[in-house]
Amino acid sequence: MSTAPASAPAAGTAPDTAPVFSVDGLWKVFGPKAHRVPADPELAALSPAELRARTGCTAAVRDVGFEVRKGEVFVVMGLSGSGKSTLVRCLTRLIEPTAGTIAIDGEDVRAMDRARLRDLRRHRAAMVFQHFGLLPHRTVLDNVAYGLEIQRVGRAERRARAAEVVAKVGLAGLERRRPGQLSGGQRQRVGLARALAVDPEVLLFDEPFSALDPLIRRDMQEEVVRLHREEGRTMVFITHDLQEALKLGDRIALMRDGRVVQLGTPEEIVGSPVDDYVRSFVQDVPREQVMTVRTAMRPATAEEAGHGPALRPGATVAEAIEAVARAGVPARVVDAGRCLGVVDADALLGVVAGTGVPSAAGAPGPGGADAPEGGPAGAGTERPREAV
Ligand SMILES: Nc1ncnc2c1ncn2[C@@H]1O[C@H](COP(=O)(O)OP(=O)(O)OP(=O)(O)O)[C@@H](O)[C@H]1O
Repeated sequence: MSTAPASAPAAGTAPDTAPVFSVDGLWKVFGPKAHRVPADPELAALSPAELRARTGCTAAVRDVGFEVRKGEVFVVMGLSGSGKSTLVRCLTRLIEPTAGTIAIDGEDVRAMDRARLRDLRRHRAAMVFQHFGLLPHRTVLDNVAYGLEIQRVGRAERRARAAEVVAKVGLAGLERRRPGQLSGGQRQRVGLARALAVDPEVLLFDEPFSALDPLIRRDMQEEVVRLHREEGRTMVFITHDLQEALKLGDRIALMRDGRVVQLGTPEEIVGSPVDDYVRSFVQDVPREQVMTVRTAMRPATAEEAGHGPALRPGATVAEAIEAVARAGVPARVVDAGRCLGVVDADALLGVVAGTGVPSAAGAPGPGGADAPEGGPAGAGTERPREAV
């Protein structure tokens, strides 16, 4: 997400860090003799309906592979029944996978014994559920401290740590309330604080905000963006909401019938859908708010490289349209003082219309060699999620 440094890799390439989770050839089949399904190519190739008719089995996750990189927000998105929850529960074996490999920091999750699994779920990959299961007779502070209590952290230390996290999620002053005295959004924050208190390496969110009304939901999304920006914690986030996925995700795995049909950045999914299913999924997304100027960029002429408004490479097409409309000349895309290329009105319109950019889309131009940055913008490469 937005912790990317100024020299962030181009859209589509994952940051060059070690994976936290590595998943390969993962299957989860529910039903009788589930193991034979991944093992038998003929059964494995059946459609969900055929498989059910032939075997009575449901393949909730089918031959899925991906990596979750350290510090990224990895979103698992798909319609109801596509396999999102099953997939994420398999990561910590809350659901036992049928076949495939899962590693966390290189350690084989499927080989873990009970004690190691407990440690995994408590310390390394904590789950934040939609219904947080807060303890009604405990105060906010004690609910947040609960996870630490299970870990046998001493009372003084856990209360101090809980108070710190309660403040971090914006609940300072409400420590002594009980869950029944809180709004839905505040309860959600207590649940989030409880997961954060144990300081896990990865937070796994299972549709945590889907029951909230839209305004509170947006608040909570911004809370997650803020927490991520401040802490850089790795997050896996399940949602069926495309807007939420685009807003929060560094990368999105789009699931259909147990398979990951496309895995990519929001820009890749919106800009280059792999098939008609993905295309129809994203067709109503305002492209200019997701696509960045990299998509519309062409080489700058020597003259263009020297003047015009400056934009950072992560600026959205919407921002570029405003800059170009104000200035009346193409805008320069500038990174660390270097002009990478320019975007003009035609190219920006092409992105909005979805007709593509006729010339040199995304190609850094030769005219961009070391031209000085003279414009007012250019700071940072954050993609403004708020715009989505
Ligand atoms: N315990 C189970 N036994 C049999 N089938 C199951 C079981 N759990 C899930 N399934 C099936 O597996 C498929 C994937 O379910 P899953 O809950 O992972 O989907 P999801 O994308 O998370 O859906 P939702 O958004 O509705 O939660 C569905 O067809 C579901 O009916």
